[in-house]
Amino acid sequence: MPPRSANKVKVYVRTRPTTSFASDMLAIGPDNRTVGIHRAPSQNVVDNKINDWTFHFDGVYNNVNQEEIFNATAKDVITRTLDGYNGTIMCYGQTGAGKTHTMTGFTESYSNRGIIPRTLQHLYQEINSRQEFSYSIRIAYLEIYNDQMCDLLRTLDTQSDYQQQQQLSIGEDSGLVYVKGLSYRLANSEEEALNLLFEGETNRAIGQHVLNKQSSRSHCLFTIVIERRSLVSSSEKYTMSKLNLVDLAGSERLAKTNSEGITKREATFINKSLSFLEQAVINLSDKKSNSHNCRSSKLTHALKDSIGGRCMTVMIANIWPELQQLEETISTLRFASRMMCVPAEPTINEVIDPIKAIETYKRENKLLREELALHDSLARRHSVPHETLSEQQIYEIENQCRKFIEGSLDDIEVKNLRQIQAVFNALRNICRTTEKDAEKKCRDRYIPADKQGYDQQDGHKEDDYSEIMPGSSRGGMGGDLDGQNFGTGAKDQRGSKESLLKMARNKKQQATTPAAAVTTLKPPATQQPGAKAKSPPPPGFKPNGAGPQRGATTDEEQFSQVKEASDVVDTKDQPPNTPPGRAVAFEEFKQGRGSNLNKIYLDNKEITAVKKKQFTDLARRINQTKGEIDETRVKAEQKKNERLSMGEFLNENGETIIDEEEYELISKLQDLKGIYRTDFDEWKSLKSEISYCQNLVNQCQNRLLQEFDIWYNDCYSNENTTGGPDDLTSSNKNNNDSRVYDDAAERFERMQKELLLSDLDSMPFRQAQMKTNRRHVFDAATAQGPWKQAPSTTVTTNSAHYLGYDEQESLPSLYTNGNQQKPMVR
Ligand SMILES: Nc1ncnc2c1ncn2[C@@H]1O[C@H](COP(=O)(O)OP(=O)(O)OP(=O)(O)O)[C@@H](O)[C@H]1O
Repeated sequence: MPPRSANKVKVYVRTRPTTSFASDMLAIGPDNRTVGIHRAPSQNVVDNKINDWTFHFDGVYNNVNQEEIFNATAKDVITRTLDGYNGTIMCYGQTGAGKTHTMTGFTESYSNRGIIPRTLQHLYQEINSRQEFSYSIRIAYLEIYNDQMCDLLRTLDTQSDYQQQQQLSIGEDSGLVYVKGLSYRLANSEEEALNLLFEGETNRAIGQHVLNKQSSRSHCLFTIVIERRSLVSSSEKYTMSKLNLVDLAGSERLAKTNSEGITKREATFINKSLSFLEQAVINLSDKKSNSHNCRSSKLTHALKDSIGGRCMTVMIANIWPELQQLEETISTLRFASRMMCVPAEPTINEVIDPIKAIETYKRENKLLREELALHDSLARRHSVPHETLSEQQIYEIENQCRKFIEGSLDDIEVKNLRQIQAVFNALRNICRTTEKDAEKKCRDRYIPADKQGYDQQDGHKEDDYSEIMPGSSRGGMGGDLDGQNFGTGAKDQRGSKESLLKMARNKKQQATTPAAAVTTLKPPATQQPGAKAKSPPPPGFKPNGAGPQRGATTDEEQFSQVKEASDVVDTKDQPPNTPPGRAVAFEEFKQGRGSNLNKIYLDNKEITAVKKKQFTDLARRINQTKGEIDETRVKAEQKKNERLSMGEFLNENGETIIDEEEYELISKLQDLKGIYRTDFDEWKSLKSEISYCQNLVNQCQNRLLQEFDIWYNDCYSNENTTGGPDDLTSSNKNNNDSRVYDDAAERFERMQKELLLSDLDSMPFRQAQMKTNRRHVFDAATAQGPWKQAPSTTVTTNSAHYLGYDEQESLPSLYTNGNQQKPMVR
């Protein structure tokens, strides 16, 4: 027999005692590990089938009693499950081969009891002998019939009870398989455990009766869950193992049994689940195979973690060694030898008890703190805090770092590791912000400006809003932010922004020597004729022939870049560092940083305009209706007077009789009044909507201007020496303003995080909430204006909050230009 690897599933064969042992066809080797089969070839036809087999197993047991088979196959597995290993013992074979006999035995006869009762006995005996551990045993008994699961430890009185059982489902948690809804009953003694076994057997019998099911038509899994905790160590670790004792349904062939109806259906399910099991076993034994899909049937899914792998697995192949059963025997032995190839490397299942773990960590933490305090006092460092830094402390550290960088502070005081970390974080943040700001300033400074912008700049160096918003003053309305009046060509300027930035950087570097500066601004001497036509130099461009030549290698592209850069800096002979005029800068702002705000502003403005148009049309219609009412009323009055002049006509009821024409006039008058009232109501609601919309437009406008101020001063605050628009003081103020905005947002995030850390359970919810909020805000700002719907909708309110608008503010009057038609109202 070939050497047998220890790390494989153990497979044993047990024969059912029989008086007609087919000894001429089936032979058991003298080592009790081999089964040889010889099948007589067919007499009448050419038979190419294999007729001789030799199967090797871990043991072959012929005519052995229950105790021997238990000791040989199961005892060791059971002992080891008490150490924390998972174990499975399963019986496989054709109907009548002795699976149930092996697994359960006779419940009436003690000496003929099977593996399960013996297991329970051995288990509790072992537990009683292990004084250093406490064990808790839970038992479940599951039956799988026609691929439906049934809990055999539930009280089953009726068929409907039985059918309700089918609600069980299989779940997996960290690779461990469990049956949801299955009852795992506590058993504190062998007796209690046996009671559960018998209860399950009884329920199985009832189930069979209720569904008219025959014995052996179902798979049964008797599961013992063992929890072991040490009584001598206070470790937070404990073991949790699972022992599965499986009695599989008979593996007979459909054709042979001539099954019909329910029996056929049962046999189909059995064969299906067993062939899935076989497939699973093949996959498990094939090292190259990655497909271990065990969900094809309830049986394979329930046994997913119980065959090989980390689980000690024993299979007992029950055979019926009679001539008539030869085919089934061959089939059983084939399956059994496949099972021999399934690798099994059992490992202990250790679990960490979270409550105990927390207690341990708390104790450890306390000890460490005490030790730290001792070190502090030895090093004469008293009252050193070791707690997490508060928001205020972090803020102060940031301030200190800023002052340190500016030079107004010589030392940053740090007492512990957390503070050192905070200092580094603060320095990193400052560094990043400064880098961003510098890059931005540089980029903005060298944006090419059109001539008009610079012309305007010459005359307007003050904080002049009429320059960027003609016809408008701060907080006023009617100005045009759409870029119609100035900033033409801003888009083109942005197109070449990157190359300009590069050029500007180069220029700044080269500007350290005057000659280098001149070289950069000079067009190439070998300029191609076509180049000029392609990119004509701007009106303000002045070639400087006095400087050194750039050389013949300068190509057309370089010239174009130099030209554009010179456009920026040389227009109107301004020095290179002159900031652009506010009008040009405002255009840039609207395209860049303020684009979202500008978009919202434009959207709101557009909606307001639409509503105003509706309002005007409605007012016109109302006035028309009013005119018609007056006209009809006059006619009706005339008619009435005519009628009265002829004397009153009354009917038998004393009612006045009027002619048809007068009647129509009165009806028309009533209709017109109805239309008038409806339109007037609509007009009133439209009026308040417009008022609300206009308020938002104004606020957007103000906000845009404010943001632009901050941005402009931020970018050009250091340019006061070269004619910057504002002095340093106001710039700093605005810088601080923007920092206040940033800090508020950061503070809010920090507060949220602190809140989350104080309640870990709520973390996913709150984080999702924050993310959702952020997404809404982002969507509102980028995808569309804040309220493209009616202002009374939720969207409006949220978006208004996002922009920081105060909805309680008094609304400005809509009719300032006098163009609105006011309806005549009586
Ligand atoms: N080793 C054995 N010693 C004595 N009797 C046995 C032995 N094996 C099987 N039998 C008897 O054979 C009969 C069939 O056995 P059992 O019911 O255990 O077969 P099974 O494989 O479980 O069949 P099924 O798949 O139908 O449940 C029973 O009466 C049982 O007592």
